[in-house]
Amino acid sequence: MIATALLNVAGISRRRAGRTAVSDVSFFLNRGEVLGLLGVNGAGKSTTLQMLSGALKPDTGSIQLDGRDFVADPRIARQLIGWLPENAPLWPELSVEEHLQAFATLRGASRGDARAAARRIIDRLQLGELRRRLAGVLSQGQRQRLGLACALVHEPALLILDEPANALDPVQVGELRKVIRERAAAGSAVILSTHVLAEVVAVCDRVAILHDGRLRHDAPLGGSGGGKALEATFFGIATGAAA
Ligand SMILES: Nc1ncnc2c1ncn2[C@@H]1O[C@H](COP(=O)(O)OP(=O)(O)OP(=O)(O)O)[C@@H](O)[C@H]1O
Repeated sequence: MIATALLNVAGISRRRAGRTAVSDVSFFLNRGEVLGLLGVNGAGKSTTLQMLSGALKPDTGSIQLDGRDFVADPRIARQLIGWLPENAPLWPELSVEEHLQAFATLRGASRGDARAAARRIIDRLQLGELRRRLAGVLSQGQRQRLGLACALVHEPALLILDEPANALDPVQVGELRKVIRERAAAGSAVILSTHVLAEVVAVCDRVAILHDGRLRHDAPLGGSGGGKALEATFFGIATGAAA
């Protein structure tokens, strides 16, 4: 275990519907680091992210965030974590701006600070034109951008993104990459779950691969040898060739 890491995950496991979804997963994440999380469908990525975001409790194992026991005190998640889940749940009758103010308030900001935080993230993610639009009438990609803004509004120490490029156009994918690198440069740690290997190569420092709920690979991207080598590692694990 690295004492200075922002996130220390030690042996977390979780069963779902009577089957093991995640088994004995351990890793750490430093401030300023972007970790790509890969795995085939059903590998356990979302279950892992749900445990790291505080939405789901591990059956066993521990999670320490900024030196604090996150499983025993899930309020830590509210302050320190920004989470974009798959299909971010939004309130159809609230506007983009109202969403962002509500999320900032939920994270502990005063009314004035929440308004300022909402304005900042609207500017940064170029959501100005959509500011007063209700979430219920947004396009899929616009909903995804709002979900990302909600995860970022309180400038979290740990940003967890589950398939963030879903439904985004190529311009917005480029913007997303910039925002991820900006957060890392500002000292946040980022976990990015994706099916797109090119996304990992473009923005991540490290890559972890889950298979059958187990962590089968965790290495710096440079050490993984870039795109071609990452592809070989991924397919080796996914097809059982690397067992
Ligand atoms: N709500 C749930 N209830 C019961 N089982 C679940 C639930 N969610 C996931 N599972 C099971 O847990 C295992 C891991 O699923 P998980 O969604 O974590 O995988 P994933 O790697 O995110 O997959 P995908 O790439 O398809 O999103 C699978 O066997 C899945 O069927």
